[in-house]
Amino acid sequence: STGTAQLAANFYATSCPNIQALVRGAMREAVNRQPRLGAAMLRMHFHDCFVNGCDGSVLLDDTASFTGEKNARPNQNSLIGFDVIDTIKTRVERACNATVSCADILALAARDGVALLGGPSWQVPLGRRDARTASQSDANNDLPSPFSDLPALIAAFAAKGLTAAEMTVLSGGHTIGQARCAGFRNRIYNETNINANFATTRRASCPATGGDNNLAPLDSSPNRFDTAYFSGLVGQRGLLHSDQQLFNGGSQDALVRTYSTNVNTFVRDFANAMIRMGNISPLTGTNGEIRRNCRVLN
Ligand code: HEM
Ligand SMILES: [Ca+2]
Repeated sequence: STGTAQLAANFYATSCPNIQALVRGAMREAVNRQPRLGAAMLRMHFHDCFVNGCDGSVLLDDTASFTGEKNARPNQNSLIGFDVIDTIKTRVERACNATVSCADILALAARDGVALLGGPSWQVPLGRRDARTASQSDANNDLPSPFSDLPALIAAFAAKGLTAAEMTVLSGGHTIGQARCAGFRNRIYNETNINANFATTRRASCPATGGDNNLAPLDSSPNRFDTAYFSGLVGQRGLLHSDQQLFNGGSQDALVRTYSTNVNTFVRDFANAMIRMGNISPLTGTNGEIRRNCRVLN
């Protein structure tokens, strides 16, 4: 069961006063080495929160006797950067052992990844604890599919207590990072609500057969947290089917247009929605545990 305690930005103020600087320093190194790692931490936090709450479940490795979420359909051969969390956790354990949860580290790393790529920053409410369980089937069921239409996307977020508008602004996370050919092949070969030049360009690195793991940027500036994702949607240059669903004559069109030309509105709404997403069913109080190694249960 989940506790009733609230998350609080100052949760580690006395128990681990350097936590913010430790995460930020390690994230700066990671993003300098490979900018995509900022995007990777954002996505990993989303995939953590949507599967039974923000509880570090996505970080657990599969073993002979334990099936976690890493090999669920949306995650396998797709999530990257688990080593970044390992590096941060090692440093944090050295500074304040058995104190800071993996779920909180991931929430901070996601925030810092966004900020380091030019996006907003925000105060991350803290005090999540780590799950003693994980569920591959819940990951398969609860994470939205890139082949979904707008009603299914809205429903997937509603199931987590998030509005359609929050779904749309959080999809703006696709202003950073990359996607694999297999996730957008059908769109670039068979869909009609797509800019013709964009489709041609994307087909060059995503053949009709083969090349499933070839990568393409989710917007025109994948290392920059900007409004290009939304202006791309307005120009029918959404990469995923699910992306273009946000601007296809439906209920989210007006909001997409607003974000496409108003970076301040986008980053403000994005930060607020990240706090809401980060608050999905946290374990608090004495529930769960503070995992010593984010990959394994204590
Ligand atoms: C609305 C429903 C969503 C769907 C269907 C979706 C789907 C996807 C897919 C298919 C990919 C590419 C994965 C691959 O090819 O390996 C991806 C990447 C990504 N997603 Fe989403 N996503 C959604 C929402 C979100 C949200 C809410 C966030 C964060 C707030 C997010 C952040 C990211 C990021 C940053 C990447 C790039 C990761 C990287 O480069 O490693 N996505 N998403
Ligand atoms: Ca961008």
